Amino acid sequence: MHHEGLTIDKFKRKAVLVSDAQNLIMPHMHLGDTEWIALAESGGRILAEDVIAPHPYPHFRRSSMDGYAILSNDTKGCSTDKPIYLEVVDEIPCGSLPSIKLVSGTVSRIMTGAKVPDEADAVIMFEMTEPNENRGRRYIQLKREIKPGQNITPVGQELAEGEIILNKGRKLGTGELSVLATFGIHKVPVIKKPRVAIISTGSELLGIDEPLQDGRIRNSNTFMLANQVREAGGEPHILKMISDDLTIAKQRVEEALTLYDVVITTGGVSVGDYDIMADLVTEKDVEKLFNKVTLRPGSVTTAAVKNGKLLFALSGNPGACFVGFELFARPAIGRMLGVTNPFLPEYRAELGTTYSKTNKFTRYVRGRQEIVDGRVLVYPAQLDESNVMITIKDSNVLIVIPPSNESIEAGEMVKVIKLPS
Ligand SMILES: Nc1nc2c(c(=O)[nH]1)N[C@H]1C(S)=C(S)[C@@H](COP(=O)(O)OP(=O)(O)OC[C@H]3O[C@@H](n4cnc5c(N)ncnc54)[C@H](O)[C@@H]3O)O[C@H]1N2
Ligand code: MOO
Ligand SMILES: [Mg+2]
Repeated sequence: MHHEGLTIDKFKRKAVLVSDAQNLIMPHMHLGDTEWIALAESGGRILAEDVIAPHPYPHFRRSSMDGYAILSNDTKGCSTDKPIYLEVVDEIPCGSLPSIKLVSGTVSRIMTGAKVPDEADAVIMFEMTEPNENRGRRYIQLKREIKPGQNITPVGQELAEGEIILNKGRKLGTGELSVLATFGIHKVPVIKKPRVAIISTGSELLGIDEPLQDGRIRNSNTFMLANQVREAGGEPHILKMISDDLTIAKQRVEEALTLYDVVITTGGVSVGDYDIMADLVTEKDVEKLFNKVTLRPGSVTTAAVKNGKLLFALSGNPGACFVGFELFARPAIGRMLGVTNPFLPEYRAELGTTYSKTNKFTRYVRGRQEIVDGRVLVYPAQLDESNVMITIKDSNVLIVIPPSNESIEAGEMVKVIKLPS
């Protein structure tokens, strides 16, 4: 149904800059609660607390070679012409402790990773020694001087006790999991994943398991968004699609806002007769943050707050929906997770081919970054219209083209936003 009285605001929109729109959203995003999960499950999650080293690492002096623990002083003046003989008095496999106190002239056979006897100040590799036996006693022959400290990993070489291992807000990846395991942090405090409801709107939408019908298309945005939510660290909840009916949409969106932390809708935000989301955010119990951004694709991207919860009403056009999520919903989810920097990385790269489309708004053009002869080149997608879906899969960057009425030549430097891979 077309709601005549509510559509007026749709046409009188005040466009805000992307950065201003982001700044309007961020104060409404609150840090989620902490939960403790098993280390093995924590990959990709965001640390909720600083983690302090409960002990130095390593916590004992250990050998970095298979060989002999020695008193380096014994090797003074030793050379090819003046070899020395040292008696092997102990064997220290990895995981065992030294059992005999070394005195001058004695050594312990020791394996990589085993605890070095306190008296020893160096380890010499097997390969530098010659075994020798005399009257049932074992000796090694050595032909060079050994410096103190050789092949011994000192206590706390990697970290001292009490040092911060990882700061809160850190995303847990390969290296982080390894260090947490080393320190016995088997339960990890992480921020709960924000629960994000996804609702696609549009009477033209078919379910992905439905046969094609003339004039109708399958709902792809829901599945694109669900994966974007997952990549951003959120928990996607796919809700039933809504046809273009304001009353139903209002009821479903309101319900979703009570049940989930964030609601993302797609479609119906422009000025069309059935663009219900545009009307919904003008209702008096909803605080509209913005409904136009100086951005393409996605100029009609809209955000609103109801009872402290964020509603992202993204465009239905797949390209605009994709960009709208990355620019606005991703950092918002990141802020709820306490991610140190929730924005995608930005840098400059060389434009690979001339870009000649002009616009009064900044364009976020999907494109492909390639390293060619050590140079970082970015190529805009051939098809980058807002309604094009097919090139999203081939893009790993957004190329930022500022408002201009001139083309940007190949070879010029442009701002690039790295898309998650
Ligand atoms: N008179 C004007 N018309 C339009 C304007 C304008 O300024 N004046 N802006 C255009 C721009 S730019 C965009 S972007 C779109 C935005 O449209 P909406 O956000 O209202 O989205 P819909 O109208 O619902 O759908 C647009 C397009 O996307 C398809 N769609 C919708 N949902 C999905 C989905 N879940 N999966 C796949 N595809 C979807 C839909 O079928 C339409 O083709 O408005 C322009 N018009
Ligand atoms: O809002 Mo549209 O995506 O600018 O093309
Ligand atoms: Mg529309």
